[in-house]
Amino acid sequence: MIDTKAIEEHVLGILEALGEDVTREGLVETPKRVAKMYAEVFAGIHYSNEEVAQMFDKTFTQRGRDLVFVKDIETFSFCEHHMALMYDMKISVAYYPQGKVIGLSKIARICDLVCRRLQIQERIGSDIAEIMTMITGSEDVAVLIEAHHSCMSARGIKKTQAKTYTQTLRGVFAKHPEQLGGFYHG
Ligand SMILES: Nc1nc2c(ncn2[C@@H]2O[C@H](COP(=O)(O)OP(=O)(O)OP(=O)(O)O)[C@@H](O)[C@H]2O)c(=O)[nH]1
Ligand SMILES: [Zn+2]
Repeated sequence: MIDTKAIEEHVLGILEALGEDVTREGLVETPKRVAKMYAEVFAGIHYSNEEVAQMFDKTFTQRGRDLVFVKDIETFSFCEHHMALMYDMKISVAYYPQGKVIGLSKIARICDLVCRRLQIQERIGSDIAEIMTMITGSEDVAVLIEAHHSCMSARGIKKTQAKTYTQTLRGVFAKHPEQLGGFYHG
């Protein structure tokens, strides 16, 4: 589990190092608030992909292999390089079932939990694809992500309009991304 006490102490240290008056009203409870926020936004750090797959393993028998595509699951994450927000993030997940389908809300739950880690956008895609394969048994999985990175917009190079698109294409989608039809960014 997250070490709340240690986070509070370190945040207090950062505020002091910033030259802040840590006794002023608005800051007195800030270390506690940040520790509570981190427990929420980093809740996925302590679960492996296998554990996430076990957590959301709710499937239904379904004959046929018709494409399933869940588009625009809105979420956010934090980049591991700057601990900065990835925002306006939309994740789309597609797969060809192999005799069973996963409950649709579980796909969104998987996306959210994977994003509750210190991440890079590319690995968010590969983690989700791996978990989808573990649960559905299907190798034919695609994860498309678009996001703004605050480490690119609010600091450094300051490109406020730049949006990053990543496509994790597995199985048939690697060979035939056109199977994603109008959803394909490329
Ligand atoms: N590939 C990838 N890179 C990312 C992601 N999030 C942040 N980065 C990049 O990680 C890199 C870290 O580079 P460094 O040179 O070590 O850090 P920096 O000096 O703060 O770099 P600048 O952002 O260029 O100022 C930066 O180029 C970020 O844009 C991500 O999701 N995927
Ligand atoms: Zn960053």
